[in-house]
Amino acid sequence: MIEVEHLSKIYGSTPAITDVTFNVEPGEILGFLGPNGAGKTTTMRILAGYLPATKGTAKIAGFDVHENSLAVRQRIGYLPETPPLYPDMTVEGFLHFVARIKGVSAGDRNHKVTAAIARCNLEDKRKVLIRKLSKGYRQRVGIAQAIVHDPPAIILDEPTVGLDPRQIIDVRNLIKSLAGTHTIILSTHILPEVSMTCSRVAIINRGKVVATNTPENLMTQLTGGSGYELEIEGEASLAKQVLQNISGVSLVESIPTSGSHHPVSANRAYLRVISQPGSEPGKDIAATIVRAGFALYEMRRVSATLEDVFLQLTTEEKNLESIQDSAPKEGEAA
Ligand SMILES: Nc1ncnc2c1ncn2[C@@H]1O[C@H](COP(=O)(O)OP(=O)(O)OP(=O)(O)O)[C@@H](O)[C@H]1O
Repeated sequence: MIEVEHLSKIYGSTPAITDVTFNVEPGEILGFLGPNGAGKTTTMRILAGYLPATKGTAKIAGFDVHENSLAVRQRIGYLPETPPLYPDMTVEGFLHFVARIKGVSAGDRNHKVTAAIARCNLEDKRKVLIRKLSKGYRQRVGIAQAIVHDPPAIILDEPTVGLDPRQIIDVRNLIKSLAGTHTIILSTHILPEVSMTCSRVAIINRGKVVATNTPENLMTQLTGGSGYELEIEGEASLAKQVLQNISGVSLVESIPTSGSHHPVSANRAYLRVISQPGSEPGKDIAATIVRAGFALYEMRRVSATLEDVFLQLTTEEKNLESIQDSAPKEGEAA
């Protein structure tokens, strides 16, 4: 449904994205995950036909975004980071207006606007001026304007930024309810958003896609699915240096103690160690930490999280070819 091949964009002399390639299958929600400045908005704007690429192609439902921009705009709904709302219109008036400029026929408009309002739970706000709405409701109106012409593909750029926790849950549920009947790309820098909402994830870092897979496969293939949590006595930064040098260890991070189940004890450090795929460095971790003079109070195996994967991919230079496009097929073991 969405095919992106070797897409690059250079602003002046600054490359924003380089050789970005990925596909989104019909009915799927793809999370486009990356830190600030990674190139998410640039990619989304190219896909929505708002920005020309420097190189490469992108197609929506078989139409090239550059060569057939009109056909593409009819087939996508786009929610930019800041939704383009008219504050002095009512919710209903605005959606009628958008439906008209998206080419929905006069006879179909009432029905499509009513359907978008129902889908986004906006019935109570139908006649309310947009400027009187809360941020969460405005975001729903932003999503309603993206889906009012019932496009097969939807592009959402950071749809939950600035919302409170209740509104975030509502908007995520709304997005999930659109999957199946729509193909969705959701750009975000928020990890839990991806694991809660998306069936597949493309991770972008410094303008390049560094991994594409299901969240589960990314965790398994990059980390072997395992890690260790350690409670030690001593300086965390020194322990991290020692652990990082052990063969088979790919990531060492401190576990924040405030708000977690770890009690804060004087001179205690809590660390998380993630192993490379297929390696079992547990014995070496215990021996090395004790040999280096730290007291080891606890060591236990834990599963790797998507956050571990993200940190590995966005903080280290690695050869990641082995995990690209290597999702096990349906029915295969991960
Ligand atoms: N109009 C522009 N002119 C020059 N450079 C730009 C322009 N827009 C973006 N950039 C640069 O391109 C790179 C990618 O930016 P982009 O906004 O696509 O990233 P992003 O992943 O969406 O980040 P954020 O989450 O912070 O919005 C950044 O280095 C940014 O500074």
